[in-house]
Amino acid sequence: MVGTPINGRTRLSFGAVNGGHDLGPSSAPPSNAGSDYGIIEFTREDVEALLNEKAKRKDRFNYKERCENMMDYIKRLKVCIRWFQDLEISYSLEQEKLKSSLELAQQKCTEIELLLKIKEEELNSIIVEMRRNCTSLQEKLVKEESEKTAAAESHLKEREARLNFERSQSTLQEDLGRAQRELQSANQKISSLNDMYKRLQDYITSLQQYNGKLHSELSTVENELKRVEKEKATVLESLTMLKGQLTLSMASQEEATKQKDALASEVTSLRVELQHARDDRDHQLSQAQTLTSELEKSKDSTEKSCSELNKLTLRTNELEAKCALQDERIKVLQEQLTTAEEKLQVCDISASETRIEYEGQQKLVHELQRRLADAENKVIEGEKLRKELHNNILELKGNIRVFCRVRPLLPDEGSSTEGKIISYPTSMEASGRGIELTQNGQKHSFTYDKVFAPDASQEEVFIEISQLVQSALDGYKVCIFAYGQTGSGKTYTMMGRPGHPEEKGLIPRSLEQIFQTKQSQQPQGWKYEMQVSMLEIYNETIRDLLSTNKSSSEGTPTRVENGTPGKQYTIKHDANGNTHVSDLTVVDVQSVKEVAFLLNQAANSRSVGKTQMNEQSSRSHFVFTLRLYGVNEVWLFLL
Ligand SMILES: Nc1ncnc2c1ncn2[C@@H]1O[C@H](COP(=O)(O)OP(=O)(O)OP(=O)(O)O)[C@@H](O)[C@H]1O
Repeated sequence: MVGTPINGRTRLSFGAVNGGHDLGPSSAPPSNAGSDYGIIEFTREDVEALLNEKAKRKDRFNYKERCENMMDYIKRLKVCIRWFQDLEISYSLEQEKLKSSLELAQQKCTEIELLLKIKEEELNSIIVEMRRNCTSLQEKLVKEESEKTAAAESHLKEREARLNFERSQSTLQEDLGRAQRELQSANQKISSLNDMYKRLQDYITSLQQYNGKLHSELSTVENELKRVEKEKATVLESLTMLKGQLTLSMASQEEATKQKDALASEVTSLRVELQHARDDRDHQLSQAQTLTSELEKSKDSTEKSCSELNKLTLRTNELEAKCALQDERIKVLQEQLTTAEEKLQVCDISASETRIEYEGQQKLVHELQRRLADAENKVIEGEKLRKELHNNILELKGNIRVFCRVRPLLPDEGSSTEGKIISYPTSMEASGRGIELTQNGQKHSFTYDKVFAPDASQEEVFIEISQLVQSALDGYKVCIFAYGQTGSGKTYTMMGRPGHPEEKGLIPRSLEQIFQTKQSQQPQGWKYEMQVSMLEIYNETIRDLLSTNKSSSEGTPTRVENGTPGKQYTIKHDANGNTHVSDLTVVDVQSVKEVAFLLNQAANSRSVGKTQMNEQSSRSHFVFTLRLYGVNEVWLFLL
């Protein structure tokens, strides 16, 4: 067996070599160390010390002591391996736990992330909604405020207009009052003028009466004059005497005329005055009429202004009501805004809490990942150590080990042993390792790494081999071959008895172990690729047993140069110590079934014939090669 690094190539070969020689004794010690050490803790230094421990050689030829030392060493190694296996189990348990807790945490984290995302989306939608509301509210507010300011401005304008109007109304009222007062004074004047007119008319009437009286007096005077003239005539005679009387009468007449003229002029002046008074009255009346019309106009305009004022007051009241409503609406909107902001704050708080929780979970996940990485590193280290220890044990057991298996007598052989007696030593030292053959009274003793008695089962033989299979999985090259004379049981040991699954041989059992390990190590990141090739060496010639160009006939031993006629197979060794047979058919395999099928195919292709010792003798050397390519992607990632 040759060691190779991890993740490299490894090869497990099984061979069956025909030959007629027995093997000599082996130098490897027995491997039956017990667990006398109980539970002991090892440190890396202890393990290294144990591995580097050199055998104390007081007496080089004291094999017993050396053997005891070796046994003790093996015991300690076994304890160490058991400790290591426990450690490995605990590591893998811890790894499983950590993985499950990591998965849980990751699930939780994902759930929290999802929740957070949903919440964030909800919050974002709420925030967007709120913001939209807020903007619409602010827009509304701005609009309302602008409307309010416009309303206030219009209100102010209306108030100013009202004030102006009130002012103009008061001036108009003042004017009206003044006009009314003037009208009153004009009325008073008119009434006084009327009184004066009446008085003047009375005066005129009295003057006319007086004039009439004067006229009547004048007529009486004239009548008197006539009577006087008659008297003149009568009194002509008494003219002289009456002349004085006449002059007097004339003077009184002149005086009366004068009086009449004065009265006439007075009447004229009175008439002029009356005319003036009439004109004045007309003027006053026209003034009063204009004032009345103005008053009516101003009354109309006052009414109009009053109605406008009423309208404006109504409008103002409406606007004030609207303003009050808008104020209330603004208050409600502000309250809504405050509650929305409070909600937003609560949402922010819950979002920050969730974020803190998420960060905590992430920290936990990181911590778990770190611990997992630590554990995985420990597992890698442990795995390396286990491989080292395993290899050490195998080295201690012997890199080359030879087992002896005695097959039972076959039914057709009866009890004939041709004078040979096989016995097994009973001494502790050689127990299970020694065999004694007595022939013709001569005793021959042989020692092997292990001797399997005829009743040893295939399972028992495989237990010894399984450690080598593990080595192949660990990356070491392993070769197992059966050697013995014809009919000694090589094919039986390697392949088993066809149709008897409980008697299956080392090859199918090894393959089962390999595929089981492949399966069990898959969760730890191990990936194995397997390739199978099978050849037969018959009369120093190689035959490819998996070649599809088969030219050998089954059941008869034939001398065929190789699988394909004319094809020459050559054995090559590369720099890495790998051995290849050129042009050999190599088949990728995924399962035991596939290998079983190929084995069956190979078995049918083999050269088989009858020998004296074996009805179904193989007549050739059969080499089954399994190439394992193991890669741990997790380790590659970690390393
Ligand atoms: N341990 C065993 N128990 C029972 N039967 C056995 C055992 N070993 C061998 N046999 C039987 O002995 C016979 C011969 O064995 P086998 O064919 O394996 O020998 P061989 O070494 O392969 O012979 P050859 O070299 O001629 O091919 C077979 O019938 C096989 O079943």
